[in-house]
Amino acid sequence: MSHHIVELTDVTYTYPDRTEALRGLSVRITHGESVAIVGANGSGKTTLLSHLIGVLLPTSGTVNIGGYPVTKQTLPHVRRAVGMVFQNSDDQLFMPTVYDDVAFGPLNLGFPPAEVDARVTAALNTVGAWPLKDRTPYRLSGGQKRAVAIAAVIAMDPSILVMDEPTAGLDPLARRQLINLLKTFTHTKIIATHDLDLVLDLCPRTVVIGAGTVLADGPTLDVFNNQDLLNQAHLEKPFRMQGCPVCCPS
Ligand SMILES: Nc1ncnc2c1ncn2[C@@H]1O[C@H](COP(=O)(O)OP(=O)(O)OP(=O)(O)O)[C@@H](O)[C@H]1O
Repeated sequence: MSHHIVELTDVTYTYPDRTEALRGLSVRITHGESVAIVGANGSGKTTLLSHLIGVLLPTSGTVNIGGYPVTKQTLPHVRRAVGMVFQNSDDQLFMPTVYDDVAFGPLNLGFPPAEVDARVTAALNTVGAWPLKDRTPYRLSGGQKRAVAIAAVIAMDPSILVMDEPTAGLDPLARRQLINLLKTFTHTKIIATHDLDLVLDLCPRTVVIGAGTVLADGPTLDVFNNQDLLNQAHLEKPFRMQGCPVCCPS
């Protein structure tokens, strides 16, 4: 059996309108890795993430999570193993209170009330959102919503955390707090983002995708030092690697 917790092999996905979003894409991820998925708008990042939670099934090729192929039959297993934090937290939070939102997943998994309560308390404390437990999610700030969405996911104790643009719309302080929080998580992390400074902080490995295929897959620093590759993928070197225009002009 493969030791990879996530294995996409030659995955092709064509939307019903015939847009070919993924074209023969293969990626293997080992337990505990933090991997960034980067690429231009429309390169296929969200389509790829949707395959990891079984929202989309490949047109051809295979997706394996924890050794199981993702199919309609294995979806309950896949949804326990993979926690997805969506780009827009409003897509994820829909209950009257923060507490109820975080309890929703564990209740659905069938845990007894005491276990649900313990999970909600632990998850909200982990993200620093316990004081918000009685608030209405849709009235929270963007940073607070993102923290609650993450709590809702970790309350289900997934082994894999998948995130789509986790820092989008956050102010610098909220962004820094989120990065510091994610650094403490030992889950396997797969993060699709345009925030390459976040990638430098969190992901030793980066997969670059373009037009639905893997353009590069390797150590993050190697990827970010390859200017031709960055140009090809419409990416800009992270701010911290650009050098100071005053003392290091090109
Ligand atoms: N529901 C859909 N129906 C048809 N085509 C779609 C659909 N969703 C996405 N696409 C197309 O699939 C391709 C990949 O889109 P995807 O959203 O996966 O890219 P992305 O890398 O996540 O982009 P972004 O960085 O802008 O979020 C694009 O050509 C897009 O227009």
